[in-house]
Amino acid sequence: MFRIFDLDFLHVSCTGPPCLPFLGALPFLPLKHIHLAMAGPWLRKYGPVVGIVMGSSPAIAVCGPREVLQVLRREEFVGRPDNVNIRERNFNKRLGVLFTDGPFWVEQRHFTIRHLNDFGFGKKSVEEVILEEAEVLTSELKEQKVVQVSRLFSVPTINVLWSMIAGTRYAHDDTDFKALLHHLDFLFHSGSTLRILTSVFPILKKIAPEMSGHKKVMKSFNELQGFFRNTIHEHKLMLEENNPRDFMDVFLRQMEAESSVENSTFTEDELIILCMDLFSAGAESVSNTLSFCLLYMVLYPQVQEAVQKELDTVVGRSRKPCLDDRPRLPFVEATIAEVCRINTIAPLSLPHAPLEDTELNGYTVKKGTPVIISLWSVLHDPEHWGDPEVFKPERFLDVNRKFVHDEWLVQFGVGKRACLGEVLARDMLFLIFSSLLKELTFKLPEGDHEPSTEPLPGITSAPAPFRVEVAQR
Ligand code: HEM
Repeated sequence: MFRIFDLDFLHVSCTGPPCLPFLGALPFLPLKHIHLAMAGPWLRKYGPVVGIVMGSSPAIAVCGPREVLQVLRREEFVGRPDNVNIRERNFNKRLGVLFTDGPFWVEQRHFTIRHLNDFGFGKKSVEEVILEEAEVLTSELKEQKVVQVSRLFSVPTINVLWSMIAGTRYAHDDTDFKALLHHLDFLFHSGSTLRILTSVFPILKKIAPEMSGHKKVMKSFNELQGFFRNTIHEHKLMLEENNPRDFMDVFLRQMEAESSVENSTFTEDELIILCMDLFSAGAESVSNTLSFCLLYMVLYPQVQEAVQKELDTVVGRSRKPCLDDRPRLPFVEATIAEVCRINTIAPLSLPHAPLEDTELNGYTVKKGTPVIISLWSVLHDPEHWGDPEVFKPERFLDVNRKFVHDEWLVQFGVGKRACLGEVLARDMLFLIFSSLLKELTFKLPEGDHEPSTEPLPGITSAPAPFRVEVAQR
């Protein structure tokens, strides 16, 4: 065990994986699924709070479930780390909501939550927008016999977000839309791994901008920013005083109202980065969770049947499901909750950072030190769940078969930094999943291997590509 007590310049003082000059602990980190190492060998070997050195930068990994809940609830850990890589994405400033903190973040987060949860955009409610996307997808699936599930939910998810943010939906073959999908996809998959590499070794950006992928990553950021900037300019031309059509309109009106306020947080650059944040945090997470839902339906046909039976009894065949049905669909809720738990979409929260020097488990943690938090350890704690590796929606039902919320179901995080889109995400998961299952049954195509539940490595978990056979009910 390597102790880094004495390396005061690293601002950490706890135990963790060995640390080499220049490389830090990198050679000793697992190549994929670091959350599994955190909740297993690291927890056993180093304890619930672990020090890691990435290159020459220190970080803290919180691996023990109780410590995770404690850190997420503690006010002083509500900050985010600040570094050149993040600033490069954000016009070399601290902008948006994902990577900001302090009064700037409080103001922007409150504004965004208030207006994203505002069900009065334009003429349609959010519920209607989601149901429309679910209907388009259901009709498309009815036309097909066998479908490839990876990316199946990207279009409906992005369309819901885009409808709320910019008031429009896209046809699947729209060129702008395809470009948007391409850049989001790249940044989320290969782009995110490349960003970790260049954040640990920033020199690579200068000496090998092509090889390190830095140039390609920056190109995708620029394209996305350009796309959002163009849409904002179109909105400015159509802006009406008393008729906000979408989130962009509401933001632009606030920008106008604060045009003479010194240091107002409402600027065009902020709106662009906010859009990037909402897409980065919202699109993949919902779309991957829905893919996992289908995966578990084909692996557990008896669960699929029970979901459909409940939908038939409560919703019937003649109308669409709606949000008001939710309390009467406990098994549907329990199934979605169990998919979220077992295939934790964000095994690690976004990195937190203490706003001031503080202590954790007896260790000193300096202001600004990145704190990596394992949500996975809470969602898979054997003591709490008993059999965390078993897919069992019933664990969320009480003796009267009512849905019971479990405080350890923390897939959206906990505390002040918890997911900003939680309400919207829950609505999308519920409405899209129940709309599909009401109309269609999914099974493995004959001859296909049973797909694995092991997620592909990445910032968010995604299932490996698999196919389903679709049958109309
Ligand atoms: C199944 C879907 C989703 C899951 C599991 C999820 C999960 C999470 C988690 C774990 C965090 C980090 C919490 C932390 O740092 O402690 C987070 C943050 C965030 N999420 Fe989500 N999320 C989902 C959907 C969405 C959607 C649809 C949106 C956008 C509308 C969204 C927007 C955000 C934003 C902006 C943050 C950063 C909040 C902040 O730093 O203040 N998320 N989410």
